[in-house]
Amino acid sequence: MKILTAAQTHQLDQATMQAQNITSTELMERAAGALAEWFYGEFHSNEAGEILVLCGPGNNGGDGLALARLLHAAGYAVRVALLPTEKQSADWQHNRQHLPAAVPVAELAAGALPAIAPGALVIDALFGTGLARPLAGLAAAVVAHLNQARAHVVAVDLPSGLLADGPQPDPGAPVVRASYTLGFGLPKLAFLLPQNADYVGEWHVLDIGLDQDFIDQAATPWHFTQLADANVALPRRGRFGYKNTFGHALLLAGSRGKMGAAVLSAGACLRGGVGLLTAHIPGVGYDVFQTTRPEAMCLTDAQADFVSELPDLGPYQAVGIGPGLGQADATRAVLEELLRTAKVPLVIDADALNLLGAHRELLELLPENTVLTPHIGEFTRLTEKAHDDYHRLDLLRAFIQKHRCVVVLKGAYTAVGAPDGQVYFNSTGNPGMGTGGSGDVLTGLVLALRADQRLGPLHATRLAVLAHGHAGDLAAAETGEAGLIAGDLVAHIGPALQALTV
Ligand SMILES: NC(=O)C1=CN([C@@H]2O[C@H](COP(=O)(O)OP(=O)(O)OC[C@H]3O[C@@H](n4cnc5c(N)ncnc54)[C@H](OP(=O)(O)O)[C@@H]3O)[C@@H](O)[C@H]2O)[C@@H](O)CC1
Ligand SMILES: Nc1ncnc2c1ncn2[C@@H]1O[C@H](COP(=O)(O)OP(=O)(O)O)[C@@H](O)[C@H]1O
Ligand SMILES: [K+]
Repeated sequence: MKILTAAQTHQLDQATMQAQNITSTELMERAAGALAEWFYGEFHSNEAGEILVLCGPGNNGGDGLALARLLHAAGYAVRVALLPTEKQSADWQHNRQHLPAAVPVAELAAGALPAIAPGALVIDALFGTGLARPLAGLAAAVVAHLNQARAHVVAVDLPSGLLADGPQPDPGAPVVRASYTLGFGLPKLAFLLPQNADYVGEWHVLDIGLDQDFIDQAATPWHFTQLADANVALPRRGRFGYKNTFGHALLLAGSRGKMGAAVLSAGACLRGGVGLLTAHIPGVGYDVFQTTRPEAMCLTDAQADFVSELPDLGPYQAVGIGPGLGQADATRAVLEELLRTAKVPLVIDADALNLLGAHRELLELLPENTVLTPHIGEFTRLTEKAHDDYHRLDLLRAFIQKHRCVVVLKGAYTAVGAPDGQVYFNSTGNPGMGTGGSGDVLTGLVLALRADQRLGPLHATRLAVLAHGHAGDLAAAETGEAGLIAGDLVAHIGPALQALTV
């Protein structure tokens, strides 16, 4: 699924009207109908109380007026408050005229803003994608008043005051803090960034039949990967496939006190469908590794406590390095030798990333299509401190294009960046995955899919990230988010991949 800018969204509306031969009023009616349907499912008219609909002067306000009419007709108690302005959009005027007289309408006025009880339901239809400048004056006062009220706010299209696709020009200007945001057709970049979480709340995208041809042709670097995405499915195994068909992976992981990382990562690699797995680990980990992962082969390093040797890479189709590795100087030398000699796909995580960050000259050695899996802290060590989430995305795109690699920037809505500069946000996963070892599991899973000769680098990585998050969602359904531990992710990789198999 693509993510478009506010400007492209306006073009998409126009293209939809043209392609389907409908008026903007009809499109707005569709939008309002979709909003109303969501309301019927979420809030029963007997329990919703009186709903206050705050309407701005443009089409966002037009949506609010149309929604007020539909909710009133469905038996909800509704009142409307209008932001006074000199001009209103044509569809706003149409929907103002068609609002039944039985719906109370007031004009917002400074010093006499409507009382909003704590817990009341308020629809924010002040501004959407047409926001042209930071909120000031009465509009800013209304938003500040709303934010103080501790109401349940449902934002239409965007929380008012928030830009769809870029940082706020005036960070001091108020933005509605919504409980829910209901967008149309496609997710917005703003929905996916941590800095906007308090404004956007829980978001949903409502289908209003926007023109697919326009979407297919629109140029954008931003994408959103969902479970149904055919581009990231796992191909079914051929009837005559055998272990060599699915690749032999090598995992360099573990150090004294961090052997669990190697065990978790190896477990994920095995559950990820690798044909054969060999782990190269420090001597201290031999017993625990062989006992907990009997399916994997095990090479032990000459050093007891950390990895200091690179084994012969001859037998392997992919190599992963990093989980629990430590940052000994001898380990840095192993990483450097790996980067200089490897002829197969590489997956680099955790301390191997920290070593790259501490020795930036090694970045020049990264083979094309190497997969790096940093969380934000590790990414900062590889690049620089971002001043906000949008800047971090700029840094991500610069990094992937410069180094021609795939970067998995981990977090909620993990961003997978490809060497051509395209970025794919992930839809699966939950905060229960914020638990030690979750990232080690992802490394093992990416490694398994990079060893699978049937998948290209981007396909393998996006699939691994999608399946990892889905495993987290399946696990959390059993354990709850707080109770989820990384081993539960390993246990659910099988069903997660099965759900993604075509
Ligand atoms: N087109 C369609 O058919 C569909 C569109 N849809 C809906 O349309 C929405 C976009 O509508 P839109 O383009 O009219 O923009 P909108 O967000 O209402 O704001 C524009 C108004 O606000 C004003 N204004 C801006 N900034 C301001 C500020 N800081 N402070 C004060 N005023 C400010 C601006 O005035 P101006 O800048 O001209 O002075 C103008 O009057 C979209 O989010 C979705 O909800 C859906 O129905 C699907 C079908
Ligand atoms: N709120 C969240 N929503 C979705 N996924 C999350 C969330 N928090 C963490 N994760 C996922 O959990 C993993 C955590 O990885 P990482 O920070 O490297 O953990 P560790 O170093 O403990 O293994 C990442 O894949 C990340 O995307
Ligand atoms: K809004």
